[in-house]
Amino acid sequence: MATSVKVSGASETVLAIDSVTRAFGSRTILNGISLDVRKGELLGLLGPSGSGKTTLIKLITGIDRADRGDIRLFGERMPKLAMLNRIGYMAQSDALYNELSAKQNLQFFGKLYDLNGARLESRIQAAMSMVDLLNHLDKPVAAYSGGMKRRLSLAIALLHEPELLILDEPTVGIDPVLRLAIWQELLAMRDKGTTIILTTHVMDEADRCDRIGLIREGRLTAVDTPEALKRMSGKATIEEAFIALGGGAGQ
Ligand SMILES: Nc1ncnc2c1ncn2[C@@H]1O[C@H](COP(=O)(O)OP(=O)(O)OP(=O)(O)O)[C@@H](O)[C@H]1O
Repeated sequence: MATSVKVSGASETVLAIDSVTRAFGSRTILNGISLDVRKGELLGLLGPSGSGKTTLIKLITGIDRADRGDIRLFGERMPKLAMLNRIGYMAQSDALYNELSAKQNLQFFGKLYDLNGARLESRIQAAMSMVDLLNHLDKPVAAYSGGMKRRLSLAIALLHEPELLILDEPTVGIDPVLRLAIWQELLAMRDKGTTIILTTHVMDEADRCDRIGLIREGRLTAVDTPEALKRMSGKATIEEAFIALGGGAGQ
């Protein structure tokens, strides 16, 4: 099975990952990952727990550095601090100030991205509307539920209208109705040209991605459209295709 899939076509390449390897101690966590992502593409990373999805995302954002191989974001070799303004990153665990209100959190992160005044205010309204938290702007984050914190983290990632959104399990703990609404917003952003990379364990979410990258034990075992993955595996659903293509239980 192919360990890398290169995308051809006229669209601009936003992210180019070439033969990336990352080890922690004697354990190789990512092994020879190559992948290109185009502008306006929604790519889902799917893999068992511990397969290396978050590790790969940290390399893409520049939080961590590959041992071997090359990652280029907007043509620049990562890690590079100046790229941060162009990325919106939502980590798996929420990085929020609990003692501050949601609005104060948004103002703090907005200022890091050089948002101020009326522009900051209108972006706060738009991002909090998207995650249905407008009525909870002044509440301290300590009084938020787990799902509300996820939604606030998503609003923060969207705040500065980044060209590339990187979301690590964005809909965990979010109820199905709001999850659907958030997906509609993500697809609308994608349609306007935002590139989105997300990890998920939810199969119907994977099915909505333009392409899915299947990760198994640190290797990219397949990258293709949901339809092609189903066809390739001879299975009717992404869940079955995922298992057939080597995505069974991890650690
Ligand atoms: N800083 C680190 N030091 C040592 N081991 C690490 C470190 N970060 C990750 N690992 C290990 O790398 C492996 C892959 O972890 P990673 O978080 O990338 O998996 P994942 O696919 O995102 O899993 P999940 O779906 O459960 O979030 C795990 O075995 C993890 O324990």
